[in-house]
Amino acid sequence: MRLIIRDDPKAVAYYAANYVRQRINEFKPTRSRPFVLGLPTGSTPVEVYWHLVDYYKRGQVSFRHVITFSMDEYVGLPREHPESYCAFMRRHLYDHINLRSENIHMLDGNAEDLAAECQRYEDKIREVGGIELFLGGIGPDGHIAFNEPGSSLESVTRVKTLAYETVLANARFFGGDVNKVPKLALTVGVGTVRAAREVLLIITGAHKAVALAKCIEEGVNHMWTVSVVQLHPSAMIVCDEDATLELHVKTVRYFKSIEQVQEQLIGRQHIGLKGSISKLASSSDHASPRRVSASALPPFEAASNSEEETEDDDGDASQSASGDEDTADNNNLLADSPSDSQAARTDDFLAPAAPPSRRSFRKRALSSYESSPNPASKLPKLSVKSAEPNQPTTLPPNANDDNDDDDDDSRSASTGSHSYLAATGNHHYPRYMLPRTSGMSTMGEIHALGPSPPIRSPADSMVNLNSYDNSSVYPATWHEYEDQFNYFYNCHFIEQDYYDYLAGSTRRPDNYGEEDIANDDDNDDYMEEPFSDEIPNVDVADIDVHMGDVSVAQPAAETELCDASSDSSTT
Ligand SMILES: N[C@@H]1[C@@H](O)[C@H](O)[C@@H](COP(=O)(O)O)O[C@@H]1O
Repeated sequence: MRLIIRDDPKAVAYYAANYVRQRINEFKPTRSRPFVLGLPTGSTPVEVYWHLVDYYKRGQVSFRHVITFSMDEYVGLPREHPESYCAFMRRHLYDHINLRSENIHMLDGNAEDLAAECQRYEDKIREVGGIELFLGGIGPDGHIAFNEPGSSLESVTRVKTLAYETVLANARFFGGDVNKVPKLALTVGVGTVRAAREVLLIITGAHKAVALAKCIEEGVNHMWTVSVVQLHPSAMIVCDEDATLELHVKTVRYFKSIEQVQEQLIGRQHIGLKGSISKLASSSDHASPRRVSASALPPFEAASNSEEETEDDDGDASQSASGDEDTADNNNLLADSPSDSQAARTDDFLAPAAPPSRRSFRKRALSSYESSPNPASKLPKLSVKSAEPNQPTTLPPNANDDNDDDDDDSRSASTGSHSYLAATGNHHYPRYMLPRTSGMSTMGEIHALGPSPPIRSPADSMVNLNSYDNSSVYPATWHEYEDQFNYFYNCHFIEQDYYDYLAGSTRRPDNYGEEDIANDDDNDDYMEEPFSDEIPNVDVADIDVHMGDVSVAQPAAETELCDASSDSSTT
């Protein structure tokens, strides 16, 4: 399985759309040998479709010999209803490209005989030779198409009863009213997806982080039907940073390193579109001077350069894409760079974006938080106390001990009239997303909060226990779930800044980072970033890429010019 991690949903959509375009072009479909494409609905693929429409309008791809199969459809919802998947697909894709109407296949959720309709669909897929590429999304419960938890991993197209979580998630398309969401759907089966020759999944957002972790780091399980891709010989997941929040740090680093190591060892000209490797790079591959882009830097160390390098990347990237004869696309359809700045890097999967530094990631999270229409202050269920700077605050020893098991529910450290959430037993949220006052525990006592904090009030990340009602934090609606999730998520980042801020006003133990933090699994993140605002200055010429036994020094010529980009693969 390949896992491609990109900064945000925009970059994910761009990567996926580009991939689909190039697969179609590489396939060179004809009437007698059409390209058969499975397609999802949901909000995640919308931008992918916009790109595909754009490519079509620019003459960069043709759907004339493409056959499509939509994944699913609600039962009983009129086709013309704006939220029917039929209307969705027409609105976002089918009405804007040159697909022949006879090549468009959608399930009929109003068929008289639903079972017969499902059988017809399976027969049709078989008749056209099977699905070449199945593009898919997932629900927060890890369902693929509408294959809810518990679906057979061998299932084929059939009627499914939707899980409550799915109904809740999809209520956003029905004015937030769960009662308006159909409770039954027709869906291709897990087995139908598996039978496709290739599966490409797009997964974005922190609310899908658990599902992604289940899919990648745990076993194949019918409760997380997306995990079946582990059994697929040609599966790729493209996700954003938010979706990786529940993955182990080492998992994320490994998959990111694949792209970089392959770039160094193999070179993109030897990597096929689907990740196949023809041979290793030879010295002649580096004959012409190449500029090293930020993507060649090891994860997290690009911090100091990332901002300055973006401009260079943009400038040169399109040049290199258009000048590269070895790209998978022989039809000269790659050259145009898209209009927005993210996409302007050039074809993303040929020139992957630099992994973001934690610092820039945090900065982005903070700024998106600040501009969010649902800032924490508007949350109905949790009250946030304002700061009382300069007030000495002493927490009892271990009150915030992050090494604790969380089962010791909601121990609080009382400070005057305030009880701050010191540890919590609220398992509804991943522990590291809860407001962390834990930065203090490693230092024992906190002597002063100091003057006004840099970003926002330190106590913004502390929840007042006086009004903390455990029962009320369970979200009643999907929107509320998202609000709360974002709130906790952002607190995590806010607290990191507070962490930095504290460093200036408290004494750091000499052994800081060696004992307390090093023993705390959950603190991997912080071990990497000790109390320092200094960003390491990385000299690209000195970078070695290390992976297992492999250690490859950057060839000298590489430091001068050129993009570094490749697809990554692992099976
Ligand atoms: N049946 C669809 C799925 O095919 C889709 O993957 C999922 C995710 O939707 P979104 O992309 O909006 O999160 O929504 C629905 O449940």
